[in-house]
Amino acid sequence: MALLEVRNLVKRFGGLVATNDVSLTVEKGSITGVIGPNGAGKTTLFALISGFHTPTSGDILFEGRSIVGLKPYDLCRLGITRTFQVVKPFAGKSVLYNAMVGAFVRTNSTAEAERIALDVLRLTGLYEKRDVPAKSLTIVDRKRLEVAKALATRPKLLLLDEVLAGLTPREVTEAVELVRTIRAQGVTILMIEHVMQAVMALCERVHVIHHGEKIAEGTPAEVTRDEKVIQAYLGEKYAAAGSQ
Ligand SMILES: Nc1ncnc2c1ncn2[C@@H]1O[C@H](COP(=O)(O)OP(=O)(O)OP(=O)(O)O)[C@@H](O)[C@H]1O
Repeated sequence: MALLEVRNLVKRFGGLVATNDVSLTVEKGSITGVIGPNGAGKTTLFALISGFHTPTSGDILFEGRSIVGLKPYDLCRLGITRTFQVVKPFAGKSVLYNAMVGAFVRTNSTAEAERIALDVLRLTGLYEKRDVPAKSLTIVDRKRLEVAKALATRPKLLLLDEVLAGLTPREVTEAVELVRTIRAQGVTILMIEHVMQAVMALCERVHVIHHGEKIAEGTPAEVTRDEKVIQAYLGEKYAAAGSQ
């Protein structure tokens, strides 16, 4: 049984169909990618899986059970946690405090929350900065904190929404290693990503979304050879990269 199964998912906002009959599965222990042009509907798909939006129709199964209608907090407790593209920490609070907020999903004990938070700060390379206010972190450290907060909820399925955007090539390499380490700890990962080098390095399977629809699925090598994907997304990306 797949850890996550999305079946014929549709989400309309008024007349706009943001998600149009999308089906996909995510196997336990895998790293799965979601790619596609800006506005394709990737973040909406994450918002549906994580309970921030309710689907217009279709079903979402987690560990074989429908989760449609459950709220983000309940889904977090079940083991589904997402990061946000635009990171919004409690800016004046310390890095440790921010990470502890996630841990309180699992425990009422402050000492236990602190233990979990310190654990994830070590993993994400933020331990030395635990007492610094979140607002004084660099972009890459804010992204790390977003991942740390999510990990502190002890997810089974972690949804990463463009965590590599805005990072330098060296930071991307470090982040790729971090994603591998997280998976090695038994966390299944579904990631929206535009940095194709990271998608190629990390993902076993990739789903390609365009105008709300899934237009292709396969290994990174397969989808990057797919004519529909090149036309809808990669052509535009490579053309942009070539013109820089
Ligand atoms: N709450 C909303 N109300 C109305 N329209 C929305 C809402 N959320 C998203 N949309 C629309 O749905 C479409 C898909 O948006 P979405 O943010 O999911 O795309 P995306 O693939 O994540 O894009 P990006 O890569 O730029 O983040 C867009 O046309 C967007 O304007």
